[in-house]
Amino acid sequence: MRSSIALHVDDVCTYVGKTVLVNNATFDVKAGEIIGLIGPNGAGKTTIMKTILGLMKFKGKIEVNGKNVSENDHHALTRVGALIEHPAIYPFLTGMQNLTLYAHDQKDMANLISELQMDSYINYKAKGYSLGMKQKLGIAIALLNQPQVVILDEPMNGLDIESTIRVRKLIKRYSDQGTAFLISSHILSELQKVMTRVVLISGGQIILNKEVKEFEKISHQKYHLTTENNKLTKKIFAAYQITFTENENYLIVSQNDIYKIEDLLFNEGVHLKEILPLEANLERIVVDVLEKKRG
Ligand SMILES: Nc1ncnc2c1ncn2[C@@H]1O[C@H](COP(=O)(O)OP(=O)(O)OP(=O)(O)O)[C@@H](O)[C@H]1O
Repeated sequence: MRSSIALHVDDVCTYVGKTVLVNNATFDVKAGEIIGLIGPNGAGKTTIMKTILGLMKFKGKIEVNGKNVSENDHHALTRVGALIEHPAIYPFLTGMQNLTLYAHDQKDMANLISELQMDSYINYKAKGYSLGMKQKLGIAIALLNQPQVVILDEPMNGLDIESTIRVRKLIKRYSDQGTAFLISSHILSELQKVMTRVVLISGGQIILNKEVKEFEKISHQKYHLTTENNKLTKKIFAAYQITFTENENYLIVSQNDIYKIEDLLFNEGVHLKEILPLEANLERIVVDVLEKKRG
């Protein structure tokens, strides 16, 4: 199950009229894999996702767990959760009513509400929600009913840092249970901490498809971290033997400790303001590939 192919995209070309928006896209997403679909604005990320969901005219082959997807046949998509562009939310229903429309299991729904910390507003009408609140509701809808494949288009849009961490943790937990993820972003560092493979797209073409491990073997990535209370953070690090160095307003920590640090600070109630790769090796490689392609 773990290494089985959940989503198979083979030589897919997407059209609008005679214009080709995606050209010969081929990639697989295995069960438990988290693919970061990265590319500049207008690269074709949303188009690929819509195509997989059978919402655009295409040539080639798309399979979910071995079953064919076509524009006219969406049966294969029964266990696919998705958040594309704006979340499909009914504004005059409450968040809870929106979730209830899709949920098969009350407990699963309640868990998602609590894990995404939506309890305080879930019974209000969605029309009053902020961008981040809507986004979290959209993510919850995509994760309902134990999906086998989840497709998220720019899921971190509008989310504050704590919500971003919560969403990343949820993604990690679902993937550990075998859910395959395809997540788009134009911000590489946002997905760097969670994705297992990078698929880079530019001008409608896939120009790189590589496991993140392969990049990390070459680099010993450091992260820079700012919290609302760096003094207390240093005490916590000392107590838990987390190695760090200090630099004016921020602390420098190792990538290997990131998950542990996020958990510790979260548990101790210290708010994280920023956590960013210091030496963005992967980013540098991506920029190089894009520049080479432009010639
Ligand atoms: N329905 C459509 N008709 C014509 N062109 C379209 C259509 N949908 C998308 N495009 C074009 O296809 C290209 C890819 O768009 P797409 O939305 O997939 O990019 P993206 O990578 O998701 O970008 P962003 O990061 O800005 O969201 C763009 O040049 C866009 O203008």
